[in-house]
Amino acid sequence: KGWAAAGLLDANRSAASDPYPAPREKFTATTNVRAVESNAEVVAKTDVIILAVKPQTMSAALAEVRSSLTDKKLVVSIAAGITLKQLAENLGTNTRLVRVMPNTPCLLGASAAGFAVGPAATKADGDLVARLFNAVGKAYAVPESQLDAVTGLSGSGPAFVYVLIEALADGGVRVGLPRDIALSLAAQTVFGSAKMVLETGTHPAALKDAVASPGGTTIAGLHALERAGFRAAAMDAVEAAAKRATELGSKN
Ligand SMILES: NC(=O)C1=CN([C@@H]2O[C@H](COP(=O)(O)OP(=O)(O)OC[C@H]3O[C@@H](n4cnc5c(N)ncnc54)[C@H](OP(=O)(O)O)[C@@H]3O)[C@@H](O)[C@H]2O)C=CC1
Ligand SMILES: O=C(O)[C@@H]1CCC=N1
Repeated sequence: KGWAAAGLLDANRSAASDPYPAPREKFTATTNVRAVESNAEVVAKTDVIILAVKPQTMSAALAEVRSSLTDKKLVVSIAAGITLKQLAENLGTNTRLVRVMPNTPCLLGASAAGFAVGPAATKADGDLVARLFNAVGKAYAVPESQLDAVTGLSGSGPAFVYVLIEALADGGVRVGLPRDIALSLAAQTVFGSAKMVLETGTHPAALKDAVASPGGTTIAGLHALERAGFRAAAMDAVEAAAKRATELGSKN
C-alpha cells in the first residue's frame, strides 16, 4: 500500500499471493496490483520477491518458492527473527537475500526500517532495498546481528506508542476531556514531539527540560512517570520484543 501510494508499483510487473480470495481481492482493490493463489507464479513473474508471511509459516512458504528461484531474483524477507542463514539454507546459498525489519507506518510513508544484505546479494541489491524502504519512510543499513534489536525497538514500537497514546487519552478523559478530543490531543502531541526530535536535532532530554517550568505542571507529571518506572518499562518492552524475535528465529 505504501509503495503503491509512492508510485513504485508498476501493475504490469508486480504481483502478490495469498492463500485466501478475500485478502487477495482487498489487496488488488487497494493497490491495483494482481493477486494470485500461487507463490510460485509470483516468483516466476517478478524479479524482487518480498517474503511477508509469519515466521511460523516461513519454512512452508520457502518450500513453495524455492524451485522457481534463479540468480536473477532478489529475495527480501521482512519476517521477525528469521536469519539470512536460515533463508539461505532453505533457498540455496547463492540466493541474493536481504533481510528487512520495517514497521506498519510504511502504509502511510512513515516507516522506520533496518536492513541487512546477505552474502550473495550485490551492492545494487542493497541500494534497491534502501530506495524501496526510504520511499515509505526511513531505512538504515545495520549488521544482521542488530536486526532483532531493530525489531524490538521500531518493528514492535508502534504498538508501544499506541498504548502510550491510548493511556494519555484515558488520562485526558479522567481529568474531564471528551474522548474524541482527548484522543486527538494525545496523538497530535506524540506526532509533534517526534517531529521536534527529528527536525530540531535537539536531544529529547533538552526538549523535555524546555517544557518543564520550575514548580510547574510538567515536572509534577514527570515525577509521577519516574515514580511509576516509566523509563524502565519502555526499555523492558524493547528488550522483551527483541528477545522474542531471536526466539522466533531459533524456533522456526
Ligand atoms: N505486523 C507488523 O507490524 C510487522 C510484521 N513484520 C513481519 O511481517 C510478516 C507478516 O506479518 P503480518 O503482516 O503482521 O502478518 P499477517 O498474518 O497479517 O500477513 C501474512 C499473510 O501471509 C499469508 N500467508 C500465510 N501463509 C502463506 C503462504 N504459504 N503463502 C502466501 N501467503 C501466506 C496470510 O494469509 P492468511 O492469514 O489468510 O492465512 C496473511 O495474509 C511477519 O513475518 C512479521 O514478523 C515485520 C514488521 C512489522
Ligand atoms: O509482533 C510481531 O511479531 C511483528 C514483528 C514486528 C512487529 N510485529
